[in-house]
Amino acid sequence: MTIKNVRTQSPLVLTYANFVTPQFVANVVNVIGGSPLMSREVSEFNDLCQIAHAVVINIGTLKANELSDIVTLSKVATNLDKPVILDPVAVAVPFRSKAVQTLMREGHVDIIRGNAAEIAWFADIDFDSQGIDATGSGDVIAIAQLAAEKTGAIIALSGAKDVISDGHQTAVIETDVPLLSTNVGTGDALSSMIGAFVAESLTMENVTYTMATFKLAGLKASHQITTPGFYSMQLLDELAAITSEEVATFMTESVQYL
Ligand SMILES: Nc1ncnc2c1ncn2[C@@H]1O[C@H](COP(=O)(O)OP(=O)(O)O)[C@@H](O)[C@H]1O
Ligand SMILES: Cc1ncsc1CCOP(=O)(O)O
Ligand SMILES: [Mg+2]
Repeated sequence: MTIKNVRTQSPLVLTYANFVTPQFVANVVNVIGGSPLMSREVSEFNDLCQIAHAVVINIGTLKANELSDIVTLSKVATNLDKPVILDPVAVAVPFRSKAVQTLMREGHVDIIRGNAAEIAWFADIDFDSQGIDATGSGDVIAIAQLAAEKTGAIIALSGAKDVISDGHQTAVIETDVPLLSTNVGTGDALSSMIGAFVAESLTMENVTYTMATFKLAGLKASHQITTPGFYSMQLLDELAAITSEEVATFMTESVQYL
């Protein structure tokens, strides 16, 4: 849905957050017009999924004894027809790989948003990474398409080139804003922001729209601020101020459909 609709409907995005970035993630969902809520308590997942419009699972600081909780969360959400977005932080690290394999096998995920290295893991393609960061290079379009085919999920690959693919259709946004990668948590925030935009309908178009909106806000912020600290604040302000018309124009100029 468009920003206008997000602002009128204020969808509730339930995030199983990591303990590093939840404040920034909540603020991004909030300024864009959604309603953020974080929980890691399995006994309230049923109640929370009833009122949530989308559920985001971030494995950034997952512990072994929480794995069954995220599987449960994905199943409860899916049974209630709420879209589930996975942020597979540093998924190539073995504990995380096994956790995500279990989640995909025993639970359900509709959308996967990650950087190129994280998405390459789902495609079974080697891509250099250092922890949370993608450090290598590769054919990100082929990686996103293959990851979508292998997982059946909509893939949102982020980076200098964003690629969104459901395995049939692919959209590319190539707008370089290096400052966007200077803050820890921008990826996490983007994953939860996707939740707000797919609340009404789980489509590749809505995922593409979110990626374009975030990129445009990042681009506008980079015209105002050139240092990382204040940049993250400016990004929040740009997200709060961005209009449907601006996003529509940016999408016409910058989104390429393959
Ligand atoms: N070099 C870059 N140029 C433009 N945008 C970027 C760049 N690196 C990251 N981004 C943007 O930053 C946001 C977070 O993506 P990314 O840094 O890939 O995620 P993560 O923080 O999970 O690694 C996305 O909107 C992505 O498009
Ligand atoms: C540093 C760190 N460690 C575990 S999760 C996390 C944050 C990852 O945030 P992002 O992937 O959005 O940069
Ligand atoms: Mg990340």
